[in-house]
Amino acid sequence: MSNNGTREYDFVVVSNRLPVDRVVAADGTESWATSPGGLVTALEPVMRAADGAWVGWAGQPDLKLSPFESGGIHIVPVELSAQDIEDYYEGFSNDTLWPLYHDVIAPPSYHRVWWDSYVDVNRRFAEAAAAVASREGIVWVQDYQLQLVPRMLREIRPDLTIGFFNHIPFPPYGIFSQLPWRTQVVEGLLGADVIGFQRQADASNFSRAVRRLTSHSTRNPVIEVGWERSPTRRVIAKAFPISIDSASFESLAREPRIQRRAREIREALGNPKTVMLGVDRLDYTKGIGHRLKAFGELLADGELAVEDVTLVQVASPSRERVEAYMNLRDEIELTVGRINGDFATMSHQPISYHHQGYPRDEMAALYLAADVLLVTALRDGMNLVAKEYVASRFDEDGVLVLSEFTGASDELKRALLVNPHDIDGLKSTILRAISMPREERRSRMRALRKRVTEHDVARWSQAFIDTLRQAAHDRFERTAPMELPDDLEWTIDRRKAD
Ligand SMILES: O=P(O)(O)OC[C@H]1O[C@H](O[C@H]2O[C@H](CO)[C@@H](O)[C@H](O)[C@H]2O)[C@H](O)[C@@H](O)[C@@H]1O
Ligand SMILES: O=c1ccn([C@@H]2O[C@H](COP(=O)(O)OP(=O)(O)O)[C@@H](O)[C@H]2O)c(=O)[nH]1
Repeated sequence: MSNNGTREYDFVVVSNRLPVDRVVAADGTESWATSPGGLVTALEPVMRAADGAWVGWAGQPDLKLSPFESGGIHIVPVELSAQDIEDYYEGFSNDTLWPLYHDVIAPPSYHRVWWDSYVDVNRRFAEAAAAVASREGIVWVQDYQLQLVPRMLREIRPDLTIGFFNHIPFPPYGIFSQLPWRTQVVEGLLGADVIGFQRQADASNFSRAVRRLTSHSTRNPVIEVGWERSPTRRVIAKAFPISIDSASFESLAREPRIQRRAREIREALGNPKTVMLGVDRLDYTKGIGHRLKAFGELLADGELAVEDVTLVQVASPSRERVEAYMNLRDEIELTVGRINGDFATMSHQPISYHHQGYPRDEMAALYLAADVLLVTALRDGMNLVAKEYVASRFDEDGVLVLSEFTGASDELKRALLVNPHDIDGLKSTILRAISMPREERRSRMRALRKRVTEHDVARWSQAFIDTLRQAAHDRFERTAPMELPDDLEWTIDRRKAD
C-alpha cells in the first residue's frame, strides 16, 4: 500500500493495449472480454500466475475508467483522447515506427506533431506505472509504442528494475537512421535494465544504433550507460524469442468438439483434397498479396484445380483508420474477388475469405482442418500463428510453409522456408507442401513440435524475468541505495527534428 492508500504491485506490465476489450451488450450492460492478438496471448498466462498489474489503454477514445480486476489481473487503464489516438497510435506508432521497423515495406511518415504526442503519451504511461509499482519492484514495458517509457520511468523511479521487450523487428541502422528522433528513441530504451528482442539480428541492429548515436560503450550483450544524473548502469540487450502456451493449444486441439468442428469446416468447403490456410491481421507486412498471387498463378497455370484445393484466408481487421491499411484492404479484396470470379465453379470456390477475428477455439479447429499453413510475411517480429499451428498438430500431420523473414524461421528450421518475394519459389514450395509424403510430413512436424513444446511462453517470460532479476541484483550490488528525486523532468530535444 502507498501513502495515499492505492495498492502497489511488485510486478507491473505496461503495454499500449490492455489485455481486455470493453463489450457493451444490447441492453447497455458492460463487460470485459480478453482481446485477441499476439502480445495478449503471450502474456496472459504469465500475468495470472504472477498476480500482477497491467497498465494500458482500453482501446477506445476518452474512456474514463478506474482500475479494476479482470480474470485475475489488476487492470490500470490509461485514458487516450481521440487526438492522442490519431497522433500517437495511428500516427507515430503505426504510420511512422511500424513501417520503419518493418523494412520500409510502406513509406513511413514523419510529423513533428505525432512525435510530440508520442512523447506526451509515453510520459503518461510512465507516470501511471510509477504510481502502482512497489518500491524496488519490477516493471516490464512492452513494444514499440512505448520506447520512451523506460527512461522516463527511471527518472521518476530510479529504485525500479525495468525491462523492455520489442515485439517487432529492430531495423538495420541504414533504415533506423531515417528517424528524425533516433537518438531520443535509443536513449529512451536505454532507461531499461534489460532490452529484449525477438532475434539476435534485432539485438545487433540495436547495439549498432547505440554505437552510432551515443558515446555509451557496447560489448555484446552489455551496454554501459552513463547519464549526467545517474551513475553508470549496465544494460543487457539480447534476444528472447517469444512463444505461445503450447500445452494449452495442444489440449484444445485434442478436444473432441474442436476435432468435430475441424471436420465441419472441411465439409463446408466441399471436402477438397487439400485445405490451405492463412491467418493474419490485415497488414501489409504479412505478404497476403504475394500468397494470393502465387495461388492465383497456380490455378491459372492448371497446376492446381479448384475442386482439389481451397485456400482459407482469415484477414482479421486491424488499424482500419490508417490509410495504408484501408488501401491494403481494397487491394486484397479486389484480388480475392478476381481469383474467385475467374476460377469458381458452382460447387467450389478457390478462396474462402474472412475479414473477421475468430476466438481461440475456432483458430484451433482451423489449424486442425488445414493440411498446409501459409505464412508469407515480408517481415514479422515472430509470427505466433506459425507456432500455434505446430502446437495444435498433435497428430504430427500438416505442413508449415514459413517465410524466412519471420522471427519464427530462426527456430522452426524444419518448416518449408520460403522467400515470399520469389513468386516462382513460393509456387513450387506450395506444390511441394501439397504433395509431401506422409512420412516426411510426420518427421518435419515432429521436429517442429519438439521446438515449440520445449520453448513455450512460460520459458520465454521466465528467461526474461530471470535476466531482469539478475540485472537488478548486479545493479544494487554496484551502487549505493538511491534516493527518489522529486524534480526530474523529461526534456524533449526538438533540435534534430527541426
Ligand atoms: O494492437 P494492434 O495495433 O491491433 O496490433 C496487434 C499487435 O500486433 C503486433 O504483434 C507483434 O507481436 C507478436 C508477439 O510478440 C509477434 O509475433 C508479431 O510478429 C508482432 O508483429 C504488435 O507488436 C503488438 O503490440 C500489437 O498489439
Ligand atoms: O482471427 C484471429 C486471428 C488471429 N488471432 C490471434 O492473433 C495472434 C496473431 O499473432 P502473430 O504473432 O501471428 O501476429 P500479430 O498479429 O501479433 O502481428 C495469434 O495468437 C492468433 O491466434 C486470433 O485469435 N483470431
